[in-house]
Amino acid sequence: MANSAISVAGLRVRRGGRVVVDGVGFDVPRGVVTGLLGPSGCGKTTLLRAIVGVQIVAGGTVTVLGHPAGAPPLRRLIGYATQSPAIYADLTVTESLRYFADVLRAPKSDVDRVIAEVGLTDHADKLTGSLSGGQLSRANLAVALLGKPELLVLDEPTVGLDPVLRDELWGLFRKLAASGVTLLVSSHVMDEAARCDRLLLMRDGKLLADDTPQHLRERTEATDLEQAFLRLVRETEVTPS
Ligand SMILES: Nc1ncnc2c1ncn2[C@@H]1O[C@H](COP(=O)(O)OP(=O)(O)OP(=O)(O)O)[C@@H](O)[C@H]1O
Repeated sequence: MANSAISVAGLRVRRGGRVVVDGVGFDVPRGVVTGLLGPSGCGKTTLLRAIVGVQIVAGGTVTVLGHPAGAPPLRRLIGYATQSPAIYADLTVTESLRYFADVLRAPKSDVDRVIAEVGLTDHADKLTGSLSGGQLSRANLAVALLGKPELLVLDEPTVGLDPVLRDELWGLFRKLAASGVTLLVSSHVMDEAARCDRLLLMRDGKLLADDTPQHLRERTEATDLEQAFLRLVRETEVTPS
């Protein structure tokens, strides 16, 4: 699709001597929230790594905002939050973000903006090492928001957060999408799937579905997305490709 934020075709990745992403292809439209859902170990992080250009791939193509994944112009267009926060425990939230803003050449004024966006203004002067798990994941997300990237790739950003914070973060994702940002968000919690505009469902390195939540429910005649996922799994088991 010419206007896609991300185009993946025939992607294969080997890790630890085995194929962990196996012939995956899809397009991610711009300005919407796409959820990447699937059980632990199915290949979500590996696929996200291929999209941000830090994963050696065995085959296929990954095009991001019109460039091959990993191309230098993409560095300032993509915000990537990894699953394990990569911020320094002995700096405060503000100091950490100032540091990353410098590295990313984002404007200094971004620091206060992103801290407010993730709801950490009251904790801005705390050492990141003394933050709770949920506060730390929000600080990690704040790094990805520096420089106003066009594409946000977020690896399980809500893991370990209580329902209220999860809800607030999804509110932020929706706000960002409404302002034109494209979000690709991974999760292994099916109840988050319903919050996405589109879903990519993965299992064992393969893509089971690329659809809207509503259409997925309709075509599997399922009452919820967890059931839809299970029905898709059974379909693939009955008709092996
Ligand atoms: N550094 C590595 N070396 C070898 N194999 C790896 C490595 N990292 C991941 N794998 C394997 O690749 C497969 C896909 O892992 P990946 O982390 O992409 O899954 P995931 O869906 O993101 O899982 P989770 O939801 O638990 O984060 C798994 O079988 C995993 O064991």
